[in-house]
Amino acid sequence: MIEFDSVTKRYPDGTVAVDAVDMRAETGEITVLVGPSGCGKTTSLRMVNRMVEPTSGRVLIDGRDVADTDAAQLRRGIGYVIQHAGLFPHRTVVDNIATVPYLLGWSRRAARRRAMELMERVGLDPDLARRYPAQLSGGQQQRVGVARALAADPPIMLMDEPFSAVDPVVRESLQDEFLRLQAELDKTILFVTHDIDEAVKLGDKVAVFRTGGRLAQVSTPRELLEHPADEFVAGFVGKDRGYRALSFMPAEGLAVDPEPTATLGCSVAEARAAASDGWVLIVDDQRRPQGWLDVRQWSDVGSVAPEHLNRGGTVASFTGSLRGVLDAALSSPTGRGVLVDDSGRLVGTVPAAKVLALIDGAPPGGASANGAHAGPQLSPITPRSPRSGAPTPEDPP
Ligand SMILES: Nc1ncnc2c1ncn2[C@@H]1O[C@H](COP(=O)(O)OP(=O)(O)OP(=O)(O)O)[C@@H](O)[C@H]1O
Repeated sequence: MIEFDSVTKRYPDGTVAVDAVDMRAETGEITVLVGPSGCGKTTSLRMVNRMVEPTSGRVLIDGRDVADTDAAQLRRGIGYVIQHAGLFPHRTVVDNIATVPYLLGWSRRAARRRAMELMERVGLDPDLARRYPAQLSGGQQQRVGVARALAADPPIMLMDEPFSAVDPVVRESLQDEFLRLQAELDKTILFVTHDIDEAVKLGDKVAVFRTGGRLAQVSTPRELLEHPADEFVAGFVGKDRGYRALSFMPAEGLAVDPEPTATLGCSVAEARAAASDGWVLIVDDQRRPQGWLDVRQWSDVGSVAPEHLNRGGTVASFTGSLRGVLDAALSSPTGRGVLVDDSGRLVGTVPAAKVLALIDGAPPGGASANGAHAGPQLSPITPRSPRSGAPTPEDPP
């Protein structure tokens, strides 16, 4: 565990970068420091590995003041990843990754073997090992940065805007891989970002800093979105936080409506008989949704073929979040979001209105204060735990 005990940093010019911060980062968790530019996130991070010394207060790792540990020794137990990866330009990828093992006196062979293992772990093609950083894409460079920080298997990782310099698509895949990696490695991670979406996606806990280096709130992402401590936090997490909070509510708690279906290849007459409001959901012989059929538009074709289907709209996973369900419902031509189980088979549908009612109304687990929306029973989603197959209306438990 990393603990900040009333930590203040005043730079020589008088700037108070961090002001009396008390905070804990639990072992094996990702704690994200987020806040507007200049609020003291980087300074806080650097006080953990003694690149910056506090003016007052203490930073403790597992109960021990970092000031009592030799700085070089301390840093060997702490991986450090920064924006633009901070790679050595004149060293190859494999030698960059092996930096700390070399410093620790590992043999060249053992260090390189470790580096090659890590390349695989972070999703880098081994053929890139002999390249120089300038010969890699931004996303590849960031992966090398992460691999380098992991090389000596440090229990702690400090990550300062590690994914900020890449485009949003690459960024998203780096975040996903990072979460997968952390599920295996269980490091204690302090992660700095200015992006609240990244913070709520990655953090087990999120620490929101305000200008002047003061801590505004530390809590789980869900708590932060649903119960911001004050106006500053509310403003920072954004007005659409109700919508964002859906990402942390499981779809599994939602009452799903059975949806009439017809099977691909059946006659249009059969499909029409099944349709409720001019539309019928077409499934394959495994009951996997294929698209919606507008029976009025295709009344004179013989049998239902893929080219007759409206394939617009996403399909939501029943083991995913309510945000996925809302996306599916809002993008469906019928306004009903299609839910599938882990094998892609139909569970049922949910109208957008049912999900939208949860945003302003019902808090998780019950009705709203004014009783206007009787929400379904919801419990916190556990985003990174393995999920079992879900029961379906057609296939009750
Ligand atoms: N070496 C320094 N000397 C004087 N002031 C500094 C120094 N380093 C940082 N600061 C100031 O301390 C404050 C906090 O800076 P810090 O880099 O910790 O913030 P940050 O939240 O990480 O910002 P950003 O997101 O812009 O990187 C800022 O006002 C900054 O200008």
